[in-house]
Amino acid sequence: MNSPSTGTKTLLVTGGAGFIGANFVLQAVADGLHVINLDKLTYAGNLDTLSSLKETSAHTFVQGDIGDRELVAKLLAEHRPDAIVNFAAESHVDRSIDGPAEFVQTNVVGTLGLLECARDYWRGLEGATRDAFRFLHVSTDEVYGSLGAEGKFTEQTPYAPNSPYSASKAASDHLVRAFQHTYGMPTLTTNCSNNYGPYQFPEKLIPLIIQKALAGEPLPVYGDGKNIRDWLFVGDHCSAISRVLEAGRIGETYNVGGNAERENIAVVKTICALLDQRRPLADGRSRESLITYVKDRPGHDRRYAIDSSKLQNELGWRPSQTFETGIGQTVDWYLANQPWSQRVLDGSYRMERLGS
Ligand SMILES: NC(=O)c1ccc[n+]([C@@H]2O[C@H](COP(=O)([O-])OP(=O)(O)OC[C@H]3O[C@@H](n4cnc5c(N)ncnc54)[C@H](O)[C@@H]3O)[C@@H](O)[C@H]2O)c1
Repeated sequence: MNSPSTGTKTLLVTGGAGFIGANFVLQAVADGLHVINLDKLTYAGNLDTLSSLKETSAHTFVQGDIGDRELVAKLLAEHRPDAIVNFAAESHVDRSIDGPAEFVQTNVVGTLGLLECARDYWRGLEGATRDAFRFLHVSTDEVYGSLGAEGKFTEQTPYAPNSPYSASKAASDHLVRAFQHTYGMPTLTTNCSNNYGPYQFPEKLIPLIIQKALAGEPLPVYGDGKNIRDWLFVGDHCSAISRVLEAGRIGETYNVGGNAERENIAVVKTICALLDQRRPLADGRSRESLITYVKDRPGHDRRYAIDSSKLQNELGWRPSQTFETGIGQTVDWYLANQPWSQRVLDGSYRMERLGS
């Protein structure tokens, strides 16, 4: 809640040690907000990412589960946040195929627990603080399923999730919607396309390919490589979330995307070319020669493309990066932060599995 002495706003951010959450927390603290960061620290959570915040009282890290109602209620009562931003989730499609239960546990049951605590906390607020409170749920465009060659996902596109991951996110989106309709809770939902940028766990396409290409290892590409994703630089996703939090209409959902559709194979070739320029392999091989097509992911969605005109027209948000500028910055960041990537990989999910 607005601190009476400073007027600083407080956010409860969940999953703020993960890829997008950490980028958001770093930006929020830089913008002068107080952040209470609740994260379970699964394999995907990493406090190294937040080490620059160690000395600041504007960031409080709490290790815990969004589904732990006692803990969440205590944090809400103690810190009196002005808003909750829910990033916490199991987020990797391949893992959801191997083990969907964890996805239902965190993304559905965990989100439900968080929503119930948030509802009870919001009900206890009064006056302007109650009016200003928001619960923002961060979700994905994967809830809409797969597109053919034409068209884009809009906020009206019916949900048709195809993987256990997207099904669990769809369920959580529906719960958020239901809490707004049933209890009048002031919720907002964002559905974003694929993100890339600093601090992404190297199991997802872009950091995985960068890591393997740097090491001169085979670069695994699913199927024929022609699956299309719509890419957004993580900083632009974070600015969209801030904008929706600030000015989004209660109960609405906003699609977030960068208008940057690329075939997976084109993304991989772009990374190869950038790394060949910036850090050629010692034996002179071109990195494109490392591309290896592997058996496709079961039920692999063919194409995602997102129409973010509602967010752009209503709230004036614009991405600051094109795919070309964003991917260049991302490659440079991974080149400059190799120890980070190595520490993240130590003792965690094996990259070998991901290439198979
Ligand atoms: N990565 C993308 O391209 C993308 C795109 C659109 C939407 N999203 C959504 O954005 C959110 C963040 O994605 P990400 O890529 O940063 O994920 P991530 O896997 O990098 O991070 C998830 C974080 O949540 C934490 N967490 C997991 N289970 C938890 C629990 N039960 N309680 C508390 N914390 C828990 C993890 O420790 C981790 O720090 C997710 O909700 C995801 O569905 C991601």
